[in-house]
This record gives sequence, C-alpha cells and structure tokens, in this order.
Amino acid sequence: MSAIVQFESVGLRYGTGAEVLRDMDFSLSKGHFYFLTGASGAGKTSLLKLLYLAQRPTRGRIRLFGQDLSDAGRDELPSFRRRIGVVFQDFRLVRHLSAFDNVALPLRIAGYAEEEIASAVREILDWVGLGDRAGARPATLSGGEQQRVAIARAVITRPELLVADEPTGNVDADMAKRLLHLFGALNDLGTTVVVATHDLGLIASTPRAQLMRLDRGHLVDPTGAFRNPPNSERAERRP
Ligand SMILES: Nc1ncnc2c1ncn2[C@@H]1O[C@H](COP(=O)(O)OP(=O)(O)OP(=O)(O)O)[C@@H](O)[C@H]1O
Repeated sequence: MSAIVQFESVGLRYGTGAEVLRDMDFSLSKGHFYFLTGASGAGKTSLLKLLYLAQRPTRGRIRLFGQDLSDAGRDELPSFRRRIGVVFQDFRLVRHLSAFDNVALPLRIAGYAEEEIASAVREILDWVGLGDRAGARPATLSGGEQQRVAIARAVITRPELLVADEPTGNVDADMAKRLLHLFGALNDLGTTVVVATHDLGLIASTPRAQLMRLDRGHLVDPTGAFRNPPNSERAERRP
C-alpha cells in the first residue's frame, strides 16, 4: 500500500517558542482511516495544520501525494489543497452564504454545472440531516448543525485526503455515529481519513481505524501507534 503522507524528522514551533511537535517520523497509507488522539495541547491541531498545509514545518520533510513539499513553491500549494477536504474545529463557514451555498462552494470553484451541484448538495445535506435547512445561514444554525454543514462541505468533492479536527465535538452520540458512517463511506471510495478526536467511544466503534497518539508534541510509540486498539492481535493482521 503506498504512502499518501510521509513525515521525516518533522518539527514545528510557533515563532520563537519551544517546539510543539518534534521528531515526527511516520507515514499514512493511501485509503486507510486514522484517528489522532492526545490530551488537550498535545499538538493534534498543529499536526493537522501541517497535513492540510496551513503550516509549514520548521524542520524536517513532508511528502504529500508522493511529492516533497519543501520543493513546492507557494503557487503550487492551492493545487495540493484542492485534493484535501478539511473540517475545521471552528467550522469556518462563510457567514453570508446559506448552508446550501457553503456546501456548494468547492464544487463551484471546481467548475461543476449547477444542475450537478444541486443534486450533489441536496444528497449530502440529507445525509447529514439538514435537508430542510438548506436555505439557512450559519448564524441561524446550532453549533452541531454548523458542524454538519462544515463536514458536508469537506466531503462533497470526495477528496483524496480528509482531515477533520474534532468533527463530532458538537453533536450527540447518534449523530456522531452517523457522521462516522459518512466518513467510512468516503473511506470505502478510497479517501484517506484522519480524524482528531477525544471521543474514545467513537474510536472503539470504528474497528477499521488505526490509532495515532500524541503526547506533548511527540508521537507515542510510532511503531505500535497505528493500531486500534493498540497492540491487538486483530489489528496486527492488517495488511
Ligand atoms: N498559533 C499558535 N501560536 C503559538 N502557539 C500555539 C499556536 N497554536 C497552538 N499553539 C501551542 O501549541 C501547542 C499544541 O496546540 P494544539 O492546538 O496543536 O493542541 P491540540 O492537541 O489540538 O489541543 P486541543 O485538543 O485543546 O485542541 C499548545 O501548547 C498551544 O498552546
């Protein structure tokens, strides 16, 4: 199985502070499903930012889709970003656009026909249980509803890599399961999924997923970290 992401001796610091990520050496296999866990402040969001190219590492090398990012110029980054779907912790919906238009945005940018966009957006909004709120602006939606719009927007293009930061933090357990099912369906279509979460129940209910655990900026047990649950025999048998 080929790697979609490779980190080699990667470190990240903000400004002149101490490194918040250090000695990151790992690779993610194409088409796999990963959970990223760790205490608050361990560096999960920072690691995801490196994955969706909102931050560059302060040392080391990252290869994404087989290309070394240190060789990529700023003008090349948008073409990488188009291949990545992101669910931000704070949603980042466009305030003056309806739920429908927020979800449609990536397809419009990619130049799809309006007819195609309409059916795709309706389908995904139904999936996340917001079929009847398509015309609502973000300010009139609850936190959980906004989160579901953000998820719909991130998955609508069937990205090669989906990166989600606490995507079920604002929804109830039933909706969390449903959203995980959606991520699973996308994963079945070949998308590599990386989900940062504190929700151990979610992890336990997703046996296909592998586990990455961060402890104060360090990936714990890089050789054994990619198992769910860690060190189980079942996980050992994965290809
Ligand atoms: N823009 C920034 N400037 C300076 N320090 C930052 C910045 N963003 C994060 N940090 C610091 O980096 C460390 C890791 O933060 P990060 O947000 O990646 O952790 P996290 O595991 O996602 O936490 P949480 O679960 O609370 O979201 C923390 O010590 C944090 O204070």
